[in-house]
Amino acid sequence: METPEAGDGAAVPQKKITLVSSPVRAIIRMRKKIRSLRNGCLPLDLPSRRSTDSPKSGMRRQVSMESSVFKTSIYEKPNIFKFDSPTLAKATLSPQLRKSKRKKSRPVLYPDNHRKYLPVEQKSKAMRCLILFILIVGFQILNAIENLDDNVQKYDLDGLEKTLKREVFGQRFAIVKIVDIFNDYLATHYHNKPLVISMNGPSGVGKSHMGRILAKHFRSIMDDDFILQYYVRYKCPEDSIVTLCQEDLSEMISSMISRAEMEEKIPFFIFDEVEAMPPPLMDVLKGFFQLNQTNEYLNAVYVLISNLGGNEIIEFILENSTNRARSMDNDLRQVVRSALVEHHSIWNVAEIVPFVLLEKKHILQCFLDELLQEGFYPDQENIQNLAGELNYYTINETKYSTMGCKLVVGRVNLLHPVHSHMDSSGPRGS
Ligand SMILES: Nc1ncnc2c1ncn2[C@@H]1O[C@H](COP(=O)(O)OP(=O)(O)OP(=O)(O)O)[C@@H](O)[C@H]1O
Repeated sequence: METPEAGDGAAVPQKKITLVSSPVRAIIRMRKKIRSLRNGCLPLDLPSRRSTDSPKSGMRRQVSMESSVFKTSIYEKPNIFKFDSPTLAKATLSPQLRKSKRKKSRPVLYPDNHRKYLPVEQKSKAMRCLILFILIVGFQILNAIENLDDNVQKYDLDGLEKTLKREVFGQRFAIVKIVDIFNDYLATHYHNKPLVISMNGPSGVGKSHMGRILAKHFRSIMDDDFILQYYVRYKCPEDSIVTLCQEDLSEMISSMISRAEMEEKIPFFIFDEVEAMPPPLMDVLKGFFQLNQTNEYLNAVYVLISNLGGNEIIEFILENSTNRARSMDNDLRQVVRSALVEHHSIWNVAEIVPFVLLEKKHILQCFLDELLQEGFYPDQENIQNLAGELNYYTINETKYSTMGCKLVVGRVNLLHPVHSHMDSSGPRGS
């Protein structure tokens, strides 16, 4: 039999129960009366409770009673049948409990003309616009980064770095610094200042050597027209008229910058032997390094090579030979800058790249390289002998060459048969 709880709140099942149970109820009522008459007990009537109860709860109580009567009559056979007389507390509490129970399980009834599910959330148009805007901005950022990469890629700075690491010995910090500077500057064609790099160091440590590699590299990428190598002692010797040198230099730089601007290129000016540059010529350069110029003058790279500051570098390295911390590089740069600024204010705007003393192991590399270039057999003993003939500063068993690799070319040249004949005591090549 279906209990009222099962269909609680639903109208249809209630109706069914009422129809099915009315004859049964009549039978049960009759049987109850007969029994009570037989036993002499009257069923407890609670008119007051019935009147307060809702018809539904009354019906439910009756059905439960009927089922218990059925059970009792079929399975148990009590001698005396008695209804439980409900206590007052039970009588007052039970309807409340039932009500709360019913409340919990009561389903929500929607009117027929309404949907029985939550309305689908409408996506706001503003949100869509915001997402679109974010996508556009993100795309533009990616595009800009890609453009920067494209700019740098055309200068093949990775290739340049590899070449420098292969051909310039013992100058790791200088190589990394120079490539970093180029990477930053060459990423875009529009600048707010020209790039000025100053390569300083003692004699024979590879400054001019690096300058030549840079010139060769950028010539291979750009037109020869946009690379100027200016050797001060050659272009403006001591006995020349400085004003003419000034005009000449100014004209060379200006015309190259104008041509480069038309082709959207960045011109490179490499000045070697700057220590020999007369101050009026330096003033001309200083004029080009200014920030308050038209745009094309801001798109240019100047490399100044000199042995100015070389003595300060030697001193610094010999004093700090055991300290190889990266911070030493910054300290050394500061030392060199203060020495250079005393010489001319042109170095105030320059990126300083110090070249350090070469150790004996680098001198051995220079000899090996030079012997191979000149077609000699690279005999290790011979190389050791050649390197042993040079002078070194010795600090804590580390030997620093006093003249770098400057004398290497000359020594290897002596190995050629012509020289061997002339000087039979010198080292012999194969
Ligand atoms: N670090 C180095 N690695 C490879 N070769 C080097 C290095 N330093 C010097 N050399 C060799 O020695 C020669 C002379 O060096 P370089 O002209 O570069 O010296 P420098 O530092 O410019 O000295 P200076 O200030 O006296 O001109 C170079 O042609 C090169 O063959």
